[in-house]
Amino acid sequence: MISYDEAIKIVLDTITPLPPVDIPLEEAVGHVLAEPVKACWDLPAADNSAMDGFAFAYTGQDEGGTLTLIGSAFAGHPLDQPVAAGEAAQITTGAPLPPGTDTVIPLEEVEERQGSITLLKAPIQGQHVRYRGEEFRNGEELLSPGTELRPGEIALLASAGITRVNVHPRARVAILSTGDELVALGETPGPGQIVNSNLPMLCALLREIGCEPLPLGIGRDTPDALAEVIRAGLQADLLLSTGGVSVGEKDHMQETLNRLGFERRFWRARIKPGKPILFGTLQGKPVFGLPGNPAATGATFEIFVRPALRRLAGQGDPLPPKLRCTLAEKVKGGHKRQNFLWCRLEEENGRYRAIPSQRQGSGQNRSLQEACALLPVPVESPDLEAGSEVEVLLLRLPPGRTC
Ligand SMILES: Nc1nc2c(c(=O)[nH]1)N[C@H]1C(S)=C(S)[C@@H](COP(=O)(O)OP(=O)(O)OC[C@H]3O[C@@H](n4cnc5c(N)ncnc54)[C@H](O)[C@@H]3O)O[C@H]1N2
Ligand code: MOO
Repeated sequence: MISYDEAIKIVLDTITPLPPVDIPLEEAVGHVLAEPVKACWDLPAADNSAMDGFAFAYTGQDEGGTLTLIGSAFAGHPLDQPVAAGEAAQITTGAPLPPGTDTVIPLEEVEERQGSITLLKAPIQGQHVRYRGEEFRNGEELLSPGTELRPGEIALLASAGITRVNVHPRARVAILSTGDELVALGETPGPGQIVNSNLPMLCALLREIGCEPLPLGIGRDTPDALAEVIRAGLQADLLLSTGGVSVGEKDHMQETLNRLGFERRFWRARIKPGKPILFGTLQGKPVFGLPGNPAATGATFEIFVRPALRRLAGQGDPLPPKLRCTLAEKVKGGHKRQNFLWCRLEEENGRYRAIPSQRQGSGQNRSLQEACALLPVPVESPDLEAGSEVEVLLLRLPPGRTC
């Protein structure tokens, strides 16, 4: 059985970013650029004022000097009239400097009286001026491929006249829930039945990262029924299934995929939870067979599927970020599989404490409750002592701390 490190390497080596699409800038938040973006003009387009005040030509004026007011330059309403030495124009923040001026004195540093101003402080030449092109020049590369567009980047591109961007789309993900015992959310389970809780969990996980879930419904435990639903899933960019990947008599996922031409890359990894995970491609599309136990579905999504989706979306470093924190309780080592323990995170004096969930059972949804991190415990690791420093895989911020 392969290790997690070997398995995730296979996943990331198999998957390449989705072909780029051209989308409106306003819809691009969270997407990753597929090509460089260049400015369509200089910004600022002209020298302009950084303050509300008065613009004038610096000729060595000192405190107490006076200037005659000859007009006003407002943002959006420039003053075209030249300003001669000894004169000044009223100016507002963002208004272009009128011809002949090079310096601005703020309102608070003058006394205005009967069409002239007296300087209450000696100015410095060029003060409070924002120069043409000081933020960027026409044609300058502003962002390079691989950059994730966040609100700040969107604002930058908007200011540079960019209306559309070429980005990698976020994946559309087909979800197949397998199991004769499953009923859809909203139905009351009969004897031996349970609600398909993995589907809403996966939809929520996908929406959290901007991917589109395409639920395929519940595939019953026969190869024919499963094959039909799997075919429908090939319209998506990636196919996820839950359940039916272990060794039980009704575990038909792998056999059904094989019939359809599945190229298996691996089955089973030395991890807990999630050991029976299956990964490969079908007609070039990545397929993950996630184990059906809810905490195994959740964990394998976090450690395999999320990185795969980030790679499809063009993210350069698709693995979960690591956070150093203090372990709140002793954790036993010596396992044959690499354990991934669900943890809560609590902030204490600017540092996080990782508190392993009391329930780690793979069959329990409650293992995931309030979990924000997974603590990897390597194969045959010694016990991890309470108070020691550990590195967790950060999944999300604690509840109530999400911005
Ligand atoms: N003899 C062995 N049995 C099992 C092994 C093994 O190595 N040898 N591995 C165990 C491990 S580890 C896991 S994990 C599970 C995974 O099995 P499957 O992926 O085949 O999943 P199922 O058997 O279909 O279901 C397991 C469990 O999860 C519940 N389930 C399934 N789908 C959903 C869903 N959509 N929503 C909520 N709960 C779901 C299902 O009812 C079962 O209780 O196999 C072990 N067995
Ligand atoms: O992988 Mo299983 O999740 O250990 O129950």
